[in-house]
Amino acid sequence: MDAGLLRRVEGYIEELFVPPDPALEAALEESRKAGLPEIQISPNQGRILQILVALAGARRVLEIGTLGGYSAIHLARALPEDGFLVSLEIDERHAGVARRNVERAGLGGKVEVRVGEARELLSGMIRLGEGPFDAVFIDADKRGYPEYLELSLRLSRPGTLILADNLIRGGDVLEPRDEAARAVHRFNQMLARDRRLEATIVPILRERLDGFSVARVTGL
Ligand SMILES: C[S@@+](CC[C@H](N)C(=O)[O-])C[C@H]1O[C@@H](n2cnc3c(N)ncnc32)[C@H](O)[C@@H]1O
Repeated sequence: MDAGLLRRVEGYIEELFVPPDPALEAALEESRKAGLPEIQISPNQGRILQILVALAGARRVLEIGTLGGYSAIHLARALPEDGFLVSLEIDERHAGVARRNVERAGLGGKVEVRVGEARELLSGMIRLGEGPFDAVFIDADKRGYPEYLELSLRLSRPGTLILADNLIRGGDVLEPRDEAARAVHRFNQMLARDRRLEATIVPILRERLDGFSVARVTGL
């Protein structure tokens, strides 16, 4: 596919649907200044997540992979007054930047960033009986995706919305050659075959073609 055309179409969508947003722009700027990798979701994808989480009527949201809090701001904005987001991040420095960005966006009261290895944090949450969450966004290390899905299901209820990013990887999942692509392909197969889920992948335009899941827990 023509990469120039992809970028122009993404620009067209952003120009129409993504208004200037000082809090989000400041979050990106602060993340950049702090030297965080620029691997957050795109502005348009943020908008899609925000609309989906609001449509789901979610009050309790779980995110796996915070980075500088760019997606967390979108997710938290979709919440009602008494809603909350728990976001898991392995890197203390990323978590610090995220907390400041979320605070500046006026969402500090709704977002808790927890630092640690997602597997361990999720297992601890299951042990403590936390949840169920109404929506989950998976966006951490790709090799962990299959396990994050299993653990997320244990923190879900029928009706929970499960979103996950980077599921197409420029087409790498068609013939997976590295561990990340293999894990994501396995994750996609789980999504497709697990009887507890009704799911699909929405292809999305980026620097390269990618996709994210929209899945609904149908039964547990
Ligand atoms: C793609 S970035 C998240 C982007 C963020 N969701 C956004 O769009 O603004 C992935 C994040 O997951 C974190 N991460 C990687 N492996 C992890 C793990 N095992 N447990 C928790 N967080 C992890 C990374 O440090 C990084 O900040």
